[in-house]
Amino acid sequence: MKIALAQLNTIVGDFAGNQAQVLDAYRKSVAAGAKLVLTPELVITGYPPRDLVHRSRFVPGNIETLHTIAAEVGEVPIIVGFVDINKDAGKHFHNAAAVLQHGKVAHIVHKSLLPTYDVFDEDRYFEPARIIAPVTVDGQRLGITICEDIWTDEYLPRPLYDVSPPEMLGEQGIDLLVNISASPYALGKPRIRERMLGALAQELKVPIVYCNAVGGNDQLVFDGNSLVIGANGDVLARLKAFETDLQVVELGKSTAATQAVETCDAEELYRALVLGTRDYVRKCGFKSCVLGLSGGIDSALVAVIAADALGSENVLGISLPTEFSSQGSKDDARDLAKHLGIRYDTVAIQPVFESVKGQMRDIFAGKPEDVTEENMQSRIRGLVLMSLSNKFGHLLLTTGNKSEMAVGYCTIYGDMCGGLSVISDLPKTRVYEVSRWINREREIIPWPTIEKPPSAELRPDQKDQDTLPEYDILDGILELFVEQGKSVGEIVTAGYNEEVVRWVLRRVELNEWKRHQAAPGLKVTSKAFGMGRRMPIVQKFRE
Ligand SMILES: Nc1ncnc2c1ncn2[C@@H]1O[C@H](COP(=O)(O)OP(=O)(O)OC[C@H]2O[C@@H]([n+]3cccc(C(=O)O)c3)[C@H](O)[C@@H]2O)[C@@H](O)[C@H]1O
Ligand SMILES: Nc1ncnc2c1ncn2[C@@H]1O[C@H](COP(=O)(O)OP(=O)(O)OP(=O)(O)O)[C@@H](O)[C@H]1O
Ligand SMILES: NC(=O)CC[C@H](N)C(=O)O
Repeated sequence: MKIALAQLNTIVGDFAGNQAQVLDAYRKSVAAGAKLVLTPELVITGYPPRDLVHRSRFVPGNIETLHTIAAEVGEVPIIVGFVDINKDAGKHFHNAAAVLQHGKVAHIVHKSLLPTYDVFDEDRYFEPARIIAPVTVDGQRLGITICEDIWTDEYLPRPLYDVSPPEMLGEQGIDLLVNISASPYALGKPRIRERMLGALAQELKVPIVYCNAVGGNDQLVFDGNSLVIGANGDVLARLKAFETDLQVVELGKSTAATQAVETCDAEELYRALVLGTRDYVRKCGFKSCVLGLSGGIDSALVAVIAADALGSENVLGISLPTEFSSQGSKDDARDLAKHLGIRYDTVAIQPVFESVKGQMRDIFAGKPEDVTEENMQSRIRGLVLMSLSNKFGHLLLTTGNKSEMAVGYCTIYGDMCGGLSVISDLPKTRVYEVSRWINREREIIPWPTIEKPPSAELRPDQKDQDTLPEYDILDGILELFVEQGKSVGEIVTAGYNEEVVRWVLRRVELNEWKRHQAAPGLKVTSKAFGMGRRMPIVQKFRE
């Protein structure tokens, strides 16, 4: 049996655009001889639609779109994700999959397991399936599942179910397990999915066809990597990572296992960030972006990602030096722009800085210069960069990394200005790793940018490590605390100094308010700040 997997990049709420993508993929699949076509979870609405489902015309509009697509479907069935209305007690909607065939909706299946943790909030909107049963399509018994339905407890911290949806379907007898997904990227997740689906196919002794979404939607980046798994657990086909793709795969005994393309962490992270940046900027209706180039590593990495995502002609890098900017940093910023072929300009902000300090001299009388004046420089940069955004319609990219966002080593309304926080889920040690990977064949990021000690250059001889622990220590503690949810005691037992651990955790807690005001950032780890980590700002819990 030939099955088509349409790994599509939808836009949330763009029913007409999403419908066009589905129908285009359907026609190509039929022309290629497919006997069944799969599309991702909630392909009609885009994922996640969030509170849009409560807009009165949203769910009816998605159902009208479903019927418009169905009218175009002939003999070859297609499985399409949509939001169904729940006519019984409970939440108003179901996260659903429809089998469309012969111009009609032939079957509807509802999602059973509704992820409500981290970035997922499905229990807020959807009622779980009441019936879990195979559907017969062209004589084949299909077990149709939706994303979370196939996730097993080995990979998820949630209570054990006696029998999982795939097991329930398996017990009733199926020829094929189908899963339509919108599974967002985190480092290492593509490999986790492969292992999980391989084990599930072996357990159920049926092939699995897994069709994932691709593309960025706000904080989330869907990585694609759709899979066809044989009943023996072998991977029979892999769709592209971080790109739209359409493959027609023959499910049969003769199909050989395929080898995974080896990618290192740095490459995987880089590709996720490029896709997330491109989709955020373009789906918001922008063509170009602007960012401040300090000669430091964070802005350098963001500039490389932006140039790759949008084309170098659509990136404007601005040097904004003050008296504290070293010649080396200014040279590095200029060299980076030259290597990337992006547009580059300089706005000297020293006169503005002096003017503001001059105007405030009387009010500040008797007060020594301190962090106030450091932040003033950062805020003047924010003013200039947002002015360029306003005048030319460039989206401002902000450049803070996860380590500094965690401990608040950044200026609110200063370097935190911007529409998208490109690397806010990338710890500083990963910023170095990805930057070195970028330079693997030739110097793109000037080597001094990578090799010099990090500095905000907001006062004479300032270094990040005057204020912060060494980055490998800071990032080690942050990973245990933020990503793995460990306690002070557990982090100390893992080998970190208690005083440093307490300082870091306190800074993370104290800076919750700052992150609440930060631009949305692209999630690339298992736990990012933002929609998937909801902490109170005002709180007195102390370990
Ligand atoms: N709970 C709360 N809710 C609302 N507001 C709260 C607050 N707690 C403090 N605040 C406010 O926050 C203000 C302090 O925050 P903010 O003005 O940001 O300043 P602050 O966090 O004190 O200082 C920023 C630090 O980041 C460093 N920096 C700046 C720029 C770039 C980089 C870099 O390396 O990338 C580093 C800079 O050298 C300095 O050490 C206070 O004046 C207070 O008004
Ligand atoms: N001299 C400058 N010219 C242009 N932009 C600057 C300058 N200094 C800082 N910025 C902007 O503010 C951001 C924060 O910079 P800062 O140097 O204070 O810290 P950082 O986190 O070490 O970043 P980077 O590694 O890019 O220097 C920079 O990434 C850059 O976008
Ligand atoms: N859309 C979903 O159900 C996603 C949940 C799932 N565990 C994933 O991340 O792949």
